[in-house]
Amino acid sequence: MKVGIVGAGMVGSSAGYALALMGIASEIVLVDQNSALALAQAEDIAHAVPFMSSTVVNAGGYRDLEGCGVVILAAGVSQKPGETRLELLGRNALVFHAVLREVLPVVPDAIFLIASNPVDIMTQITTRLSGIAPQRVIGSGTILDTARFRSLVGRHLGISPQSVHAYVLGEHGDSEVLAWSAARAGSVALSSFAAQVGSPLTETVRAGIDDGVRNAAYKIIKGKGSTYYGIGAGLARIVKAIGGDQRDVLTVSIATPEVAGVNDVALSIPRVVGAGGVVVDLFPDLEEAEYLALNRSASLLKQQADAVSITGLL
Ligand SMILES: NC(=O)C1=CN([C@@H]2O[C@H](COP(=O)(O)OP(=O)(O)OC[C@H]3O[C@@H](n4cnc5c(N)ncnc54)[C@H](O)[C@@H]3O)[C@@H](O)[C@H]2O)C=CC1
Ligand SMILES: CC(=O)C(=O)O
Repeated sequence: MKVGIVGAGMVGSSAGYALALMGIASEIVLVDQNSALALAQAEDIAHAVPFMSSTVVNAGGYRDLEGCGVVILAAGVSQKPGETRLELLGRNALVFHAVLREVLPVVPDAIFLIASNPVDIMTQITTRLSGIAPQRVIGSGTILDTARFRSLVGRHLGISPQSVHAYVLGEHGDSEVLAWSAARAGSVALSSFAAQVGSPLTETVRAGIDDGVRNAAYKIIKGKGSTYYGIGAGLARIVKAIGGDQRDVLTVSIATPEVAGVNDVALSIPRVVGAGGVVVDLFPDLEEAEYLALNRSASLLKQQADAVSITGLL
């Protein structure tokens, strides 16, 4: 499958690198308003290909996106130390208005995969501006937070993150919800598994993991300016599910008719992802406190998305 990436900065190039190493895309096209950057990133990634795969990697203009099955949107500004994702909204909404005007006429039938923050609201905006079916406008949502959650739980229990089945729901951001009650290790309830291996999940341990997941981006941005390897791999994972029609259960964000009592909101719940984009939505059983937290997260996102007044693309 040919994959386009608009925004060849740290996130876009990391996604391109992951896609090329994993051999998921037959061809990658990187597009950026800084065409010299797109060209340099494409050349650098292409030089990794002979070691791992046969992906063809090029830089190009918007017209070169023709034929893409998936287009990743990673253009825009990223957080400065201490800045929240929501504070990027005004600037990135304008970037998306400009980008979608160019991209949509070239690839009206592609699946759009949104990375730019605040990713849930950018997903809602893209759905509104494009008129494309919500199932085909997918935000990376909490795929990265879920990976962070699984990584920290796995580390605590002394097992691989792939053996931890746990999800982060809601906003990819400060109001996200770690669904502890639905979490499993193997097929065993998390608290039971933890007791059996002698590593109980005390309140203190849970609070430490919650902090590690919720504040990971702030800590990494303080240390090195931005985050990109994790989301690069996450984006490649979503493209793999689409390209291979894998029907993987992933926490991704799409505009959804109703979640936790809130109507028409884009946020993450587990969803089945395949060739058509999101194929099925899954609503996990939650404890009351988790349900209420998801309701608060959904309400916040809805309020922010409804306040965006960009129109006039179509
Ligand atoms: N969804 C997630 O889990 C994550 C999302 N992000 C978000 O991804 C976005 C990109 O982050 P980085 O790659 O670190 O930023 P970056 O600054 O390295 O790259 C952004 C690129 O967008 C390009 N760009 C800006 N306006 C454009 C336009 N109108 N047309 C074409 N290209 C344009 C810039 O030239 C730049 O190369 C940010 O919004 C960031 O917050 C970052 C990490 C994780
Ligand atoms: C920056 C960002 O959204 C993240 O690393 O989670």
